[in-house]
Amino acid sequence: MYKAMTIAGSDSGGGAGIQADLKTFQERNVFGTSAITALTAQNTLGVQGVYPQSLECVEAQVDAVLSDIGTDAVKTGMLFSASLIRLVANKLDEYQVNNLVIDPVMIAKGGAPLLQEEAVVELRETLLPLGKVVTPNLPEAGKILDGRKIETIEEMEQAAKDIQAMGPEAVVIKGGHLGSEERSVDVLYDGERFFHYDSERISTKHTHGTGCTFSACIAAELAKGKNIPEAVKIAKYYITAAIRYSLNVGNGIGPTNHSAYRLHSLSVK
Ligand SMILES: Nc1ncnc2c1ncn2[C@@H]1O[C@H](COP(=O)(O)OP(=O)(O)O)[C@@H](O)[C@H]1O
Ligand SMILES: Cc1ncc(COP(=O)(O)O)c(N)n1
Repeated sequence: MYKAMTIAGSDSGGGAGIQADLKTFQERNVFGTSAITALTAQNTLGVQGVYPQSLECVEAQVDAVLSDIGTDAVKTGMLFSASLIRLVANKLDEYQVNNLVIDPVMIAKGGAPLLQEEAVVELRETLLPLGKVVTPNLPEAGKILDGRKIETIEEMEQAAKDIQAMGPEAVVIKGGHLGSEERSVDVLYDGERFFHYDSERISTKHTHGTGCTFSACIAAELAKGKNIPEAVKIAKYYITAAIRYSLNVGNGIGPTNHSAYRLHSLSVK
């Protein structure tokens, strides 16, 4: 059984964070483990509270999992503070994790901050160089690049190249926030080539947890031995199905449907 670990925040509403990651791991047939960096009181309407865990607590969870079960890949999500980023980077180094997917989570869809402003420098300098794949959305890529505006596919390509130069092996810039185009395009740069992953843009407000789900799927596929372009291709297919059949639960922005591709007999190659 291949294994994947998520180091991220808990979303009590079940659509994003650790909950989305573990559902994705299960659906992609890898054994999922977790270390929770912060609890959030959260639902489809927004984030009502953020409760970061102590460094000691997060370290104990990572040690418990990696000293016994081990893992074939790790994804990181909400890390909240510079000190948690430093701790996680040290642990990933200590256990020589090489299939690392970094989702540089910064702000929840409703606008609540999930990363402290001053931690962006730590993210850029300490964590990004360890990544196999980094998956920023447009605002996150802009923040990593000191406030740059990214509004076209060409600007996404340049941003991917510039973030890749900060040390990770590959970067996928996600295009979910790209204007009102008819397509939703993600751009991967692997240090040599660009790849475009194109899907129809689905008209729905229920997109809570899309980024978490996408990066967890990439981690699951890397854990199984897929290469980076293949893993991203599968993740794009998986998230598109999950958004197409997203769930109208709660009164706000509902979650994606992690079983969509299976329940609707779509196949992920
Ligand atoms: N309305 C949509 N229709 C189709 N795909 C979408 C839509 N919104 C987002 N996606 C896809 O979902 C994934 C996550 O993208 P994005 O929303 O940019 O990330 P985040 O959740 O981190 O803000 C990407 O693969 C993106 O192309
Ligand atoms: C605990 C936690 N982690 C991450 C997100 C981001 O969600 P999204 O994938 O929609 O950007 C979230 N809302 N809550």
